[in-house]
Amino acid sequence: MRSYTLTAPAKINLYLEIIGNRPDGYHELAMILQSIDLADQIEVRSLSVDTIRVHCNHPQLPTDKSNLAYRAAELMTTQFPEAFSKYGGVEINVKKHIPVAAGLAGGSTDAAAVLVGIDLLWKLGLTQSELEELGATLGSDIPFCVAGGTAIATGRGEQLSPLPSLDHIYIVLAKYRSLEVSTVWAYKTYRQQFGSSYLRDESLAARASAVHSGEMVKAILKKDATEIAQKLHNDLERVVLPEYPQVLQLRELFANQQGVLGTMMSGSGPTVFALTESEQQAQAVKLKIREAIPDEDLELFVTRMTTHGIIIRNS
Ligand SMILES: C[C@@](CO)(OP(=O)(O)O)[C@H](O)COP(=O)(O)OP(=O)(O)OC[C@H]1O[C@@H](n2ccc(N)nc2=O)[C@H](O)[C@@H]1O
Ligand SMILES: Nc1ncnc2c1ncn2[C@@H]1O[C@H](COP(=O)(O)OP(=O)(O)O)[C@@H](O)[C@H]1O
Repeated sequence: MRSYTLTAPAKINLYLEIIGNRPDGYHELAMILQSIDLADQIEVRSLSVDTIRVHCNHPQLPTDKSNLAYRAAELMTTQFPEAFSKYGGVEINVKKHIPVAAGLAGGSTDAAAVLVGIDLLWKLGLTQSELEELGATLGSDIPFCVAGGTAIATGRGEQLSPLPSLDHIYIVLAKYRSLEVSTVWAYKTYRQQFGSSYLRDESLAARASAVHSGEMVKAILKKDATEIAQKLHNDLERVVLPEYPQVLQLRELFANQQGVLGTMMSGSGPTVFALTESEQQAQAVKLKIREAIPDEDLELFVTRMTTHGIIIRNS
């Protein structure tokens, strides 16, 4: 096969708890991650020359080594040099639909799709856990993007335990185009402001977390949308909301809409999402938000939870 087209879904964080600092500078997390139907499209194609080329329809995104899709391809060339010399280089086309630097793992899911695509192009036959392990070397959220669905993520976010999939809950997403929040800044600021309140004893910390995220797990096992919405949690809101009043405003606006079961910022933001029972309710909420904020800089999407990670569309 000379080319593959893949669908790469975004994620939201239904739960994000920061347990403590890690010696490697990262943070120990307890998260529940959820794939959503909003997705980028990635095409990977064999090249006759030994090079990596990335094309992207998003004018602000680089196509060099700083693009995560490029870095994923480069990782494959260093991990599998024999296949690289046998099959040649790779051309990657990234069609962005997921807002950039939004807390929706857009770059991570593109990278996951490139790993899956090159595995197919080069007939490597890697298992899902091998692909997840490769992904973890590039970014903490990439293993989840490979797996998709609904999962508990611990460690720095790369250790996954799958949960029964959800797909019946609708979502409204809101993000200001011009607003970006740096993930590094969010974690660093959290550490500076709340670091001293971390639980010191690691086993205690793990137990305390299990109690809190456990409530969300119970709600997910029941597939109860109302209960899931009540248990939404994100520690990073504690630093992002006070610094970004527009995000706080969206959060409050969503909370006051009829039909909204619950609302939360996703990841390090600035996207805010709201959960609803039906598509009709989600569309009505989107309309109300648009009426309240006619600013074209505000992007609004209606989407839903989905059960899958990377999908291979054609070859
Ligand atoms: C906040 C979250 C929540 O899902 O998502 P996004 O908002 O990026 O979507 C993730 O933890 C982001 O994951 P990802 O974007 O893959 O992070 P990485 O590339 O591994 O790390 C970027 C930076 O975030 C910080 N970081 C990340 C993960 C972690 N457990 N502790 C950290 O302190 C570190 O400063 C690191 O240098
Ligand atoms: N393929 C890509 N898609 C989106 N962002 C990318 C990509 N490659 C690199 N980036 C960079 O990664 C950073 C984080 O973007 P993104 O992955 O969309 O957000 P987040 O980590 O908040 O979920 C941005 O600064 C962006 O420039």
